[in-house]
Amino acid sequence: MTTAPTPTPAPARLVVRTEAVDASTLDDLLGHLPEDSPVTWLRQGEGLVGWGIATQVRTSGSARFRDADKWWSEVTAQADVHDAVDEPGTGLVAFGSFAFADAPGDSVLTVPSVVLGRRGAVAWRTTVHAEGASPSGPTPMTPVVRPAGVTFSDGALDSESWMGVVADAVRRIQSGALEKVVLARDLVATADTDVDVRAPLAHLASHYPTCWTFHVDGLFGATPEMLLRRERGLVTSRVLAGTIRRTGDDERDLALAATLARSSKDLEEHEYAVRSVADALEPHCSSMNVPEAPFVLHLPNVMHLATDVNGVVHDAATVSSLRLAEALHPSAAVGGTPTAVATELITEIEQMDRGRYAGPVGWIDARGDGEWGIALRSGRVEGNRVRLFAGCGIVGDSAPEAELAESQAKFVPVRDALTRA
Ligand SMILES: C=C(O[C@H]1C=CC=C(C(=O)O)[C@@H]1O)C(=O)O
Repeated sequence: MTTAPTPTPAPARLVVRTEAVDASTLDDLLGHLPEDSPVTWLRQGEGLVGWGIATQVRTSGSARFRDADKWWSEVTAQADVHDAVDEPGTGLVAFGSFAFADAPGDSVLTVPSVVLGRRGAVAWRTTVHAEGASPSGPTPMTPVVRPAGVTFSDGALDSESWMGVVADAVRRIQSGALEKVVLARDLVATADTDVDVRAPLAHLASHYPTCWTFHVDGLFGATPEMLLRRERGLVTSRVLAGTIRRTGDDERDLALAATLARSSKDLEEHEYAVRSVADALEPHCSSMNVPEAPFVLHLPNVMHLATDVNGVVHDAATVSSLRLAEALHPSAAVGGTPTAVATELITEIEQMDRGRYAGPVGWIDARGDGEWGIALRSGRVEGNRVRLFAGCGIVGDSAPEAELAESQAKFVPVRDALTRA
């Protein structure tokens, strides 16, 4: 079933002003974030935070990327932009979060009223308002409230049932129906009062500095996987697939990293993911570099096989980073191989609405450049409830118990962010 796309409203003409600010005043970008519709995209203290809504579009169905991209072209074409900094992320930017599947689920692209950004020694503040309206005044800062009384319960399936689904997938892979499928599960966290997302964001940004800490319209997390970054004609994608849990003992973890780098199950899973990204980028690139062997990416909770694919794009003038994200989505790291068979199987057996989990999340500027991560290891805030998501790549020799343990390790970042200071 596909849902009819929501008609996109005619965008208002926006007045946009970016001014340089002293970078030392923006050491802690999150510390400046009020509670009013916050958005974030942060890594190692740099990136963007924003708040308020200058304009926004919601799209759905199979045309969700195309409709949002068309809307963005209209918004940028009409805008009156005064940009005194002229760096990626300055001037007019929108933050987006897109549904994993054509249906169900909605997607969003939002232009905040205020954006603060930092990139090395350069920092800026952008304000956006509709022509004819006056710029909004300072937004009051309220103290960040940590979630209290958080309890966790099963989401769509309990552990036993989910392992049954994994076993089913393994049988189908062994019968030759497909090569790999990524199966996800959810947990539900319930707090005493509405969750102030700034608290888990601060935890994620400080504990997972090499990941991208994101929040757009209720979906937040720290993702290690960059679907694509496009900047000044160059595109990069960080592909992850193949995972091992960390033990906390550095010597043992190093030995485990070596095991991961030699594991034929994980190398096979990784190869599918790299191939799917390289195949999708190829038509857009005049040259590409796809390393032959992955490296091991160390995160506090898990280690992954990782490959950085780079390319020179030849169609940046006509194809935006959002349309590139559409071309790459869903990669084998969140869908499977072959893509169509795997996504059908997910719909058939996963028994969970992924919503915007595992979809592209990030930002786009007026040139169409931007950064789009994959919304992994994330949570969706709805009042005092948060749905946590994590998924695992299943291949022919995957063991359900091991996949369950892997999914539990992948819940750790958001789980801790909700329960620890
Ligand atoms: C689907 C997720 O992870 C993917 C990304 C990296 C490694 C993966 C794996 O080894 O299974 C998954 O394909 C998730 O974290 O929710």
